[in-house]
Amino acid sequence: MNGTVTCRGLVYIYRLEGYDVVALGGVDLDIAPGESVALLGPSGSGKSTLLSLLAGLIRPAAGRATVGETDLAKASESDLARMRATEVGVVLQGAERNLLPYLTAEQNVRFAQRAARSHGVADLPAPRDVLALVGLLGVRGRLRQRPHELTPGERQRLALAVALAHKPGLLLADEPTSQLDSVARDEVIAALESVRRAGTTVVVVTHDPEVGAGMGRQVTIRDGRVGGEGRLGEEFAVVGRDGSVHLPPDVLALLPPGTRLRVHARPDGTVLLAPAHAAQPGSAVVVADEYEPEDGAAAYSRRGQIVPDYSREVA
Ligand SMILES: Nc1ncnc2c1ncn2[C@@H]1O[C@H](COP(=O)(O)OP(=O)(O)OP(=O)(O)O)[C@@H](O)[C@H]1O
Repeated sequence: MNGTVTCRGLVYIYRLEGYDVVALGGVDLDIAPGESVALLGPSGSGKSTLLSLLAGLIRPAAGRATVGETDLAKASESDLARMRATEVGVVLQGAERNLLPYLTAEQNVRFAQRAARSHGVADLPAPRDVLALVGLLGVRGRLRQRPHELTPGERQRLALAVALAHKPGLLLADEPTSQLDSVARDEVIAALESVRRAGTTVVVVTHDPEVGAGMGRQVTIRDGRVGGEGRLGEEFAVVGRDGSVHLPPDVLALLPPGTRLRVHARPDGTVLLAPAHAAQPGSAVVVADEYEPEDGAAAYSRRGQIVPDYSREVA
């Protein structure tokens, strides 16, 4: 088990006839072993592409990405096959795509262990233990049933069990709760939390804010880059390697694309973004960090808030 993920300036381009689509335009991301991370963001922002890269299913066009010890740009095809068989578990979107329909639940997990065995992994978990981890053991004889006999939520948890059959350090799941009702979704969230507690790093692509909230970190992908990050209920913008920052939508409404900004680093560690056209007392400014003036004047207050600019008065 390792489960570390490192991305530096990661780029991916879909080459189509006549034109290219830059799906990832420089992703910088570090994920530590045992973390659970939700990849959120608008449709088409690059979440699934990032997941496919981490799974070694496609290759970076530029930049670096490592999963555990494997350098995804440099690894051979057989290195990537070994990584998937031993270190990474992948759940594709749509539970059925991960399952063999003619095998029972237990047989599906057992079958999934073959690849790891052929790569020399000896200490594989008992299929029943894997099914217990995702909450499928002891549910009305589910072990002997085939995928179509399970409920949609159970089928999705079986897909998780299949991905976990070789006890990978990293679990990658694409939309594991799509088309589930809220009860089944909560069971999947609970299963993912059990997996994380058992020591596996969990990375989930999701549109569902409830799933996002169930993960320790929420990383928002926008336009093929990391646009922001949530931790412990607080939202942060993330500075890119080129110095760019995705402004949150409420700030962007005040500072539309093309706005000229004066950027001032302040001695107290805060940063002031003042629009060139409106840097007068009483105009809008963005305060990037907490600042309470010593004289107690209500000026730059809580993190990320847009407040009136009293800077001249304070000065
Ligand atoms: N096979 C493909 N061929 C060409 N372009 C693709 C392909 N897959 C994705 N893209 C494009 O790459 C960009 C990123 O797509 P991706 O599927 O990674 O986004 P996403 O955030 O996962 O979207 P969604 O939430 O809708 O699944 C989009 O512009 C998409 O149209």
